[in-house]
Amino acid sequence: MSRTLYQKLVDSHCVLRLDEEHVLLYADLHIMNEYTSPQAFAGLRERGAPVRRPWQNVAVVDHIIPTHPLKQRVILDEASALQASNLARNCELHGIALFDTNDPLQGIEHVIAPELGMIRPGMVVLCGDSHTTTHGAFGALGFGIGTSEVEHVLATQTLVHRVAKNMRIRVDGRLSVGCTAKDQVLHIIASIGAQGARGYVVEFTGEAVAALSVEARMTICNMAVEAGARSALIAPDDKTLDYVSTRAVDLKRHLPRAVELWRDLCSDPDARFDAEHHFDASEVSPRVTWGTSPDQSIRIDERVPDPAAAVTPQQRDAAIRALRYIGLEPGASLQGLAIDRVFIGSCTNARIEDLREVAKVARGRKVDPRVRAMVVPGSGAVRDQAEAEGIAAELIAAGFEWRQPGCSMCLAMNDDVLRPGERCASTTNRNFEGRQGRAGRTHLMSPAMAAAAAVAGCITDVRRLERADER
Ligand SMILES: CC(C)[C@H](C(=O)O)[C@@H](O)C(=O)O
Ligand code: SF4
Repeated sequence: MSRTLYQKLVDSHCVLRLDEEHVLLYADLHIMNEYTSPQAFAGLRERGAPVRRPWQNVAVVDHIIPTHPLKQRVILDEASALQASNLARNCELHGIALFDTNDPLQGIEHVIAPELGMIRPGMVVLCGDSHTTTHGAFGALGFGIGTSEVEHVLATQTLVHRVAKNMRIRVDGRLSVGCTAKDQVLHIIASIGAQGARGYVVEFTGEAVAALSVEARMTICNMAVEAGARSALIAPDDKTLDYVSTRAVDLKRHLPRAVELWRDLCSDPDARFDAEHHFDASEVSPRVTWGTSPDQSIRIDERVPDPAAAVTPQQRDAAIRALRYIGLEPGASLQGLAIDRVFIGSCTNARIEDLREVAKVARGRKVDPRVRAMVVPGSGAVRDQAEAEGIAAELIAAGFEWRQPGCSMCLAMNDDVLRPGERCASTTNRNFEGRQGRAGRTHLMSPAMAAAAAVAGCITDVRRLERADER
């Protein structure tokens, strides 16, 4: 029978079919952070259970870590310091590899796992964090799990998985100049809605997806969860195999055989999907969110929608509330809207290609003096590479703060927070009330658009700057 890529991955990892809807799924890799693992380890300790396969687990401190530029980082907040020291103690106790606070390779979990070659096509990857969908960019099935599931995975290296439905999102055509994977995914989420992929594993296909770099594909899969998707997938191709082969150095002599197997990882041509959507990349423009949900975005040349035009009363009320919070009127233009802060970071957009885009815009320009702009690389390796390429120096010369890696103001669990009322151009993935600080106002956009906002002092169309460059 024809199968989708998702079904193939479930089949190849199914330890036991539990009932009509559930399978016990084997996990090739389990990633942990300091935030969602403490209770799981405590539960294990209470039961006197060991970690089943410590070598298939890895941990990193990322959510609560300070990002100030000092080389040695000390976590001052007591509760956060305790989370980090607990993680270190638990990893030591159970023999689990840890990227601790001052490890040169520390970074955001979803950034370091792929860059260190831990993610390979065909894997099942679990992590107590919703953006584990990122790893779908490699044809690996990534699921965010809850703390009780983290405990179950530690004890058994398996997960009770409720089998999801299959959705295919096909994107043909070509992205135009100034438009990126971030704009593409914001466009898709705006169209299908923040719950549009709820209950589904989404496979992205089509020539526009094939044309994306592996890092850009990570941006797409990362944000699939913002449309409610359980997981996301992109079938591996030559680009994926190149990226993984150069990083998964431990595979050594098994690599040729692995590559052969990876090539077969795709949906059968006549596989059945429960839902399908089709997009044309040439219709994508730079996008910015106007509200407090990732599906509330518009093209930069559009006007903020009128809640009165909403389809359902719930949508209307949500739009009214969102506009009140964000401080905008229906019909307003986002272009020219003054901002206080710029945040370039997160597992969505803090890899080297993202920083290159930022540098391209910032080069020869200055951050507007009214704006505080921070660049938080996704990992120590990204930071080092950006320094080696001269990007860091360019950004510093332009007036950006060049910081240490971590989640930072993506969710404001460290000192990097918006003050009440501050408006921020952000390359992150969530814009709900208070996400970047109490009463802070977040506008999600691409790295290039955020860089353009930094130099303009207001939300602007990056293509205008690019056109000015051409003159
Ligand atoms: C803290 C963590 C549980 C959370 C997630 O699951 O995604 C965070 O990473 C986020 O982005 O909101
Ligand atoms: S960078 Fe943001 S989205 Fe990614 S794991 Fe950290 S807090 Fe979550």
